[in-house]
Amino acid sequence: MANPNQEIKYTKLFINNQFVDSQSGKTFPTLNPATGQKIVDVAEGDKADVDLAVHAAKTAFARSSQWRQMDASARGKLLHKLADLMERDINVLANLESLDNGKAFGDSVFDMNCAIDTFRYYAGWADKIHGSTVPSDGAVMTYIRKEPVGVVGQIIPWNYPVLMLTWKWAPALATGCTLVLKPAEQTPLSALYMAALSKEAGFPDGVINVVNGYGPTVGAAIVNHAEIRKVAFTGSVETGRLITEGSSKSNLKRVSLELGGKSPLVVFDDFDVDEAVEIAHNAIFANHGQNCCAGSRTFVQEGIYDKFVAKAVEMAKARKVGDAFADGTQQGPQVDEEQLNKILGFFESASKEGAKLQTGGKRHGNVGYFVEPTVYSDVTDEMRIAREEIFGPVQSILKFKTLDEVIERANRTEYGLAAGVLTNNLNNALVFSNAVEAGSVWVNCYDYVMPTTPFGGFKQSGHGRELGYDGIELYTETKTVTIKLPTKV
Ligand SMILES: NC(=O)C1=CN([C@@H]2O[C@H](COP(=O)(O)OP(=O)(O)OC[C@H]3O[C@@H](n4cnc5c(N)ncnc54)[C@H](O)[C@@H]3O)[C@@H](O)[C@H]2O)C=CC1
Ligand SMILES: O=C(O)C(=O)C[C@H](O)[C@H](O)CO
Repeated sequence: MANPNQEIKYTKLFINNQFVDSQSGKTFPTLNPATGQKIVDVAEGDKADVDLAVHAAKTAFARSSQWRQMDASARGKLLHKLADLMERDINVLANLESLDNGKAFGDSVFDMNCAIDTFRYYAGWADKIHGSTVPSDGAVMTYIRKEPVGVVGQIIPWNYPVLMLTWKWAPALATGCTLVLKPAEQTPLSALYMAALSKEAGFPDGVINVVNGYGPTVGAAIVNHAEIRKVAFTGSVETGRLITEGSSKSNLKRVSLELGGKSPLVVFDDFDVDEAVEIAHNAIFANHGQNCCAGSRTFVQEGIYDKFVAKAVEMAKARKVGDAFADGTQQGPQVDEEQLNKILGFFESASKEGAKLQTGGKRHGNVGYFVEPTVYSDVTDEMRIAREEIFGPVQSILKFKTLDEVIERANRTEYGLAAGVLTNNLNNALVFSNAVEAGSVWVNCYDYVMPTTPFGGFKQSGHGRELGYDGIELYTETKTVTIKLPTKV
């Protein structure tokens, strides 16, 4: 069960199925965001460690290796075994997650179950990645093969540490790739525990490697490595740009990006206000607002606007902020001081730009990185809190009149990750869903993210899609083989 004193077993780098110190011997502290105090020091990798990890992954990817000789069905069984071990140790994983990230223990358990489901989903794909044969002109036979890309680099953020690791590992392993993952420097602990579980599950040496460290060192080394054939990234647009640049300047490695958002959630006046307030509340406040597809622009039709705002404020005021391990906690701290200060900066600009502060708008307490659940009304499209990704527990409520108007305003952004619409009117639901520029659209719900369906963004919210069969495509190359025959048969 919930245990803030969870034993921490793994703090080194994980290379070739061994936990090792970094070449430099350097370490860095991972902090408890609830207190700002060090939890433990972990090994700090650098380019030299990435080189060792890539060498291990490349060796594991050699044609004669145990991994490459393994049946696809056996890869599927390994992924199921890893999911079994996660189920066995779910409380340990959740404790590590809540300790390092700050999210409520219940949310960590929820994330682990989502991760387990995702591993099992991709376990099913391992021996079902089919090619095809194509009727071709002339005396030839043609077949199409899907082959693993090879050694892949994976860079993940701190907001859903195990879930983002899973979105990266599961399709890469199902397709037969080998990988080097860099966890976020804020939250390395659960990734290292997952590394230990992968060894216990039976993944061969070098298939999975985890190198802790910072973006400009370990991250950049992965992005620029000549023997990494693909990099998958989740995080900020700014870093997404650097990764794309690094790929183009190194070896044109494939790049998939899952970046930020400023997702609209549109509430029409024909929808039950109480239900709308609850869906909109969870859309922004879940995970402390540290969610790429958070519903961070709440558009409410004018007829119910005042009633909606009043109820939204009530709900925000009732949100329980506090210790991630205490029963009933709904919101813990933001992940670090940098994110806390970023959010406080938005409070300043919101006040200057004339947004009406209904509740919150300040730090919660003076220890750790806690933020008051905050609601602004009378927000206009031009305000920073309506344009930029805050990544915090901050609801911005805007007013609209018509369907056409709200479609245009919802699309007035360089982001395009997700959108939601709450209405009982089929026309509103379908016209908005098909017109909004977003990779995921939820109707009368929000943030239903399942392993079976693709997830990713339009415009500057990313490149490519994770989850579903799209996830398999990210980690495979397509090969066409044409064979000359003696006669046409
Ligand atoms: N889409 C999402 O789910 C996320 C979005 N963000 C957004 O980004 C903002 C800034 O947060 P950060 O933690 O600074 O995000 P970030 O994008 O810098 O960090 C995410 C990951 O990228 C790595 N990274 C950083 N610089 C790198 C580089 N030059 N090369 C390779 N990897 C690099 C980091 O070490 C971390 O593992 C947040 O306030 C939020 O708006 C942050 C985390 C997740
Ligand atoms: O925030 C992210 O990085 C995401 O990928 C989205 C989350 O996984 C999803 O919203 C969880 O429900």
